[in-house]
Amino acid sequence: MPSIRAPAAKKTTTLTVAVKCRPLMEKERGRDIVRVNNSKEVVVLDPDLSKDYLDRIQNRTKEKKYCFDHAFGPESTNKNVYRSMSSVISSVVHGLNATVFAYGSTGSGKTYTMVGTRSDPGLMVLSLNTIFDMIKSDKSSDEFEVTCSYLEVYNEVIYDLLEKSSGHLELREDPEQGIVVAGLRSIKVHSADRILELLNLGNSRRKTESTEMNGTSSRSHAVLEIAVKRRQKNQNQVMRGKLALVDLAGSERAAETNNGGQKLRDGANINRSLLALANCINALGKQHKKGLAYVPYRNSKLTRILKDGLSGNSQTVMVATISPADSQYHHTVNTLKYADRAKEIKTHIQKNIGTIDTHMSDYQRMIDNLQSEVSQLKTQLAEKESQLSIKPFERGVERELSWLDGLSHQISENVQDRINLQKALFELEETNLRNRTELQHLDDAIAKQATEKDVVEALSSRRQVILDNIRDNDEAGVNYQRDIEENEKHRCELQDMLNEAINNNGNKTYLHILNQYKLLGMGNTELQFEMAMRDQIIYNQREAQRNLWNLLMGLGVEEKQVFDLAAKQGITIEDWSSIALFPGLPYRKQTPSFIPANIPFVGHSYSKSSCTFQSYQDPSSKGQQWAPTPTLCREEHHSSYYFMRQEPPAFVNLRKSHDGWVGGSRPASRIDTGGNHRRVSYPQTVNNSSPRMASGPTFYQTPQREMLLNTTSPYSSPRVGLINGATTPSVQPFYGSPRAVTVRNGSYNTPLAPAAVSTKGARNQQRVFGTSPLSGTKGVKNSSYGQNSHTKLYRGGGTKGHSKGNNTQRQHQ
Ligand SMILES: Nc1ncnc2c1ncn2[C@@H]1O[C@H](COP(=O)(O)OP(=O)(O)OP(=O)(O)O)[C@@H](O)[C@H]1O
Repeated sequence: MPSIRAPAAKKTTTLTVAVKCRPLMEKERGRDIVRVNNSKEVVVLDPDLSKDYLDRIQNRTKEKKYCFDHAFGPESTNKNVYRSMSSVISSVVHGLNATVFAYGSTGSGKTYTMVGTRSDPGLMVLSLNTIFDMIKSDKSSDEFEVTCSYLEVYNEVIYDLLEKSSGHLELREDPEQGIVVAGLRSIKVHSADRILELLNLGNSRRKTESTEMNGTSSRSHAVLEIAVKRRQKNQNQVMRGKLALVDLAGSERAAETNNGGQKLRDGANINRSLLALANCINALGKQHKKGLAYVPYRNSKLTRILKDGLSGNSQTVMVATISPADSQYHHTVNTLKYADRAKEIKTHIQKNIGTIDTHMSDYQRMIDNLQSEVSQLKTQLAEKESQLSIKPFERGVERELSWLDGLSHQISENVQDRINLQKALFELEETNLRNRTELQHLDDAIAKQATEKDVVEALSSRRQVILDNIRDNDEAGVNYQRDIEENEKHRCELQDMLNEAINNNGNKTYLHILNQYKLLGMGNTELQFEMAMRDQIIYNQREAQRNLWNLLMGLGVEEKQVFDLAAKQGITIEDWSSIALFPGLPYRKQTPSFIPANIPFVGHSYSKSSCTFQSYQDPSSKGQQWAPTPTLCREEHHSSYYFMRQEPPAFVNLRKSHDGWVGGSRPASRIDTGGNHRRVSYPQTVNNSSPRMASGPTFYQTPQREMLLNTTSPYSSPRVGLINGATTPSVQPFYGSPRAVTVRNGSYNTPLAPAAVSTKGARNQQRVFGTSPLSGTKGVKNSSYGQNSHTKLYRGGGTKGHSKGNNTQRQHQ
């Protein structure tokens, strides 16, 4: 694939919002309450005729007035609407991305606007004609390639509208391309007519229903994507433009549509995803005022698909469709309210230009060929399968298999949902982290400018905005936590069903389940890979921080000076000694050459992510040496790691009390940093052995490699253990949290025992490969911690620790 390089300039632009009011239909028999003035202004009259002039001037009517980039009345054709956005469409041929989506309540005319009729072709058709006309009339020697895909999101499941019997498709995040739909068919086309053929084919497969509000109501959101690749031979360049044309399903009120059963459920799903879209529009709309408001893209597939169009690299047009009928007043005002907010949304456009690398383009050709071969083989396989007659005695098994297919689909959805929720939580934490940093700077600035009243006022109002943001985000975080708990509960139920199926059935079924595990494991491993990447970034930043420390110390700066100065500037300096040793973050150097002596053993940064550290005494080392041989685990819902050990260990449980560190058994009295030692004093409850942190994990030197190794395992499950340099992937079929990868690396070769970690207890699970690290714990004093208790050393949040579930966990306050 040609490598896309970022062009020099990015242009920030706002969403273009056009409103289109459809004609009043005969059957509506109502009053027309919408007026469009000057092609920009939309007035919605109060549907209550009894309100008089006095009411109006005293502002007692429900009349509303809005102004948009473009407004079209009932007499306007789709061509009129199209003209207002044709320049956006034509830019696709020059390597820019564009998105056009129609938004409005059911029956307001979205499909009419996007698809249209023979006599009044819609925006999809008109856009295609423009693109092909431009290609045809292009005088340069550039080569063009146009591909097209068409998908629908129905009940939160993505289907390929260009495939006869499309399976469920999943969304993937590609570092270069953003959100992509894995397995979506993309067809090369040479004329607008061919795309129209495909469009009609896709539309015939789209889910529609007749409802009280609309004879052919679309029950799904449809996205037609046209990709234009332009090879500029002279300049050895390739430009890639992309146009997404979206026809959303319409929001509806159950009472109005009179729907029941499946239609009612569809309606609820449609409303949910539209609400998610509305929430994104809200958040994005107020971002110019509120700075870093969190945008909940992950709440639905629709918003994830539209993410680029709403905030990324895309010129975007929203066509808000409304009905003029008085009965639709609330829907109309609601649509216009969101359209009004959408005017504030900013996107950042840039040309997608890449250089033609012959090597790469050869690979791309090969991939294309292979892909088309795979799709041919798939079709042949499907044909063969349908030709095979099913023997009567196999019918029962087939039924069972189809039940299991349903179950595995639910499992896959459950996993995907959890991944999304956890990612969303990450993003939320990150956003609030930045908000808190800004707050800190603002407080500092306010303190400095105390005498400048105007400045203080401005800063204070900004401060309030940030505080609001933090509160909103915290609330959203709580909701995500709740959703994750729900999801975990569902996971447990599915797990029970699956266990039962495994117990009751023969080989075939079992194999089938294993196959599903394989798929799930792949998805999970992918997520862990992403997380490892993220931690690698954190690691790099921390290493830079450490280098800076060394530099400062090398220059003879007193560390106290640095801390004092930082405190004055309102900068929180993370205790990097803890970075090096504990939070499980990667560290390549085992020998930091400097540890500020007065920094507490466990520092806390402003990150909310938590970290658990479990240390133990190696039985084979006869108490001489502490060899952590850490197992790196993720704790549920946090981007942190903790070290765990599978052997029955002598655990050290550390916690910070007011007067220092106390230990469950024997806390480290000396931490070996390989170089300078730092003494940490503990109360006398501690016995006299000197556990010593030896070398740390080397795993994170190459997190990518380790994770990739996981993916090669045929049943790469969430609980893959890699022993000693990741040469022996051990695998257990286990359906668990994506966060559960554990990697052993170090001096222990003890074979891993089967997992004995309960899968119950959503918030509390720390899935480890092997026996529970605390089972058979030796030498634990103060064992009120009990089974599964361990010390949590919070890297962040200060006193704002997260209390996590029922299992006893000691938290550093
Ligand atoms: N500009 C227009 N001119 C004439 N008829 C229109 C126009 N816009 C919409 N209609 C008619 O209104 C009805 C509803 O339109 P449409 O199906 O496009 O609504 P929708 O918003 O897509 O609804 P849903 O969300 O339920 O799919 C259709 O009968 C359509 O022909």
